Amino acid sequence: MRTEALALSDVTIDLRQQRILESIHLDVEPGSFTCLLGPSGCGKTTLLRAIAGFTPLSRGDIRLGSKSITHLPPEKRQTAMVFQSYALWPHMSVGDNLGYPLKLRGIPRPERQQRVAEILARLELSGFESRAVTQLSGGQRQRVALGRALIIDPPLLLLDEPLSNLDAAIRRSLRGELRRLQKSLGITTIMVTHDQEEALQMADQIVLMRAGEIVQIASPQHLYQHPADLNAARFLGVDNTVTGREHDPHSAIGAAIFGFRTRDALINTAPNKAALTRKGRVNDCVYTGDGYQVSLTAEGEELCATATSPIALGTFVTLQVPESALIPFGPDERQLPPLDRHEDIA
Ligand SMILES: Nc1ncnc2c1ncn2[C@@H]1O[C@H](COP(=O)(O)OP(=O)(O)OP(=O)(O)O)[C@@H](O)[C@H]1O
Repeated sequence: MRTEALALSDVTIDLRQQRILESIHLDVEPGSFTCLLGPSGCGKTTLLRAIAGFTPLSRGDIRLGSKSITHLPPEKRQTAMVFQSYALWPHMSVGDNLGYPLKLRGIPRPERQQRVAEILARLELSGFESRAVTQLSGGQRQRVALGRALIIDPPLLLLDEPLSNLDAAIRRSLRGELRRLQKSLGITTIMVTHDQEEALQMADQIVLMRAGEIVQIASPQHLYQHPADLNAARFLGVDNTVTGREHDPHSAIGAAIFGFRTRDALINTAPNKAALTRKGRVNDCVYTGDGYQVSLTAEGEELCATATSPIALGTFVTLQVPESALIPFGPDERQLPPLDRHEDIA
């Protein structure tokens, strides 16, 4: 399998006189898995289509390995794309669907058969060759679609929400399968998703997008712990914000706002001087399976926390969030650098 780096510089796209993507710069390491993540309409699919060659650039350059592919038509880029809707040919068998791209390239039947058998084995679909695609489950169809993309040995695999049509259990198992396959082939892969959990589980690097621009490029761990701004944090499940007060942790560096996740905010735990602490009255308490989610009003702010046992409405409680789970933001709603980097900005 060939594998190539991808580099986008100043990629800008206007469609119908509207700016859809603004000056996108992105480097993708050979053999890595990159997720384009962001809310609906932020331009993820447009960016993927631009890389595949279906949407022309208004400005900028796309390089695959050492070559610019900006002006190449899709079929000359040799990238392979898999869509949300499997786009298989319903009148063909699994084997014929897989072999079709090879047939188009004039590869003789014996070699085609061998490569189809190899890819079926990789996808754990051996024995399905003559099955009609209409007799496959959604997950199996998507594996065939993936196989059909990979059979031409492309240097770059582009995936447009490939798992979003599948039900939750299949989606979870296919995530792992797809990632293992990608790693074993070492193919440079870019996947569009609006599902943060999917991106966090699968990606080497996540490109967080908003309104046609890149907000942040980071590893899953970094993005989760250090989202660039409050809006990015909210997209990554930071569902609480409080105004910073004088004696809060991080206050020395001037945090105007703290963000934290409900699961990190605990009710009535042993006092911890290093934690952010708020006191308030319980408005609601619901069972979540893992415990109880408690809503409270604390010093005029609505907050959500976790408790191990039910708490009666109206009870006065103490909420604590350990310092390690706090995300500090400045007055401009941009994240303040992590504590271990304060000396860098002093
Ligand atoms: N052919 C087109 N002509 C004009 N505008 C378009 C065209 N295609 C997409 N857009 C607009 O570009 C913006 C980005 O669309 P795009 O499909 O890339 O977003 P997305 O992040 O992939 O969204 P989703 O997750 O909903 O698929 C949207 O505002 C969309 O309406």
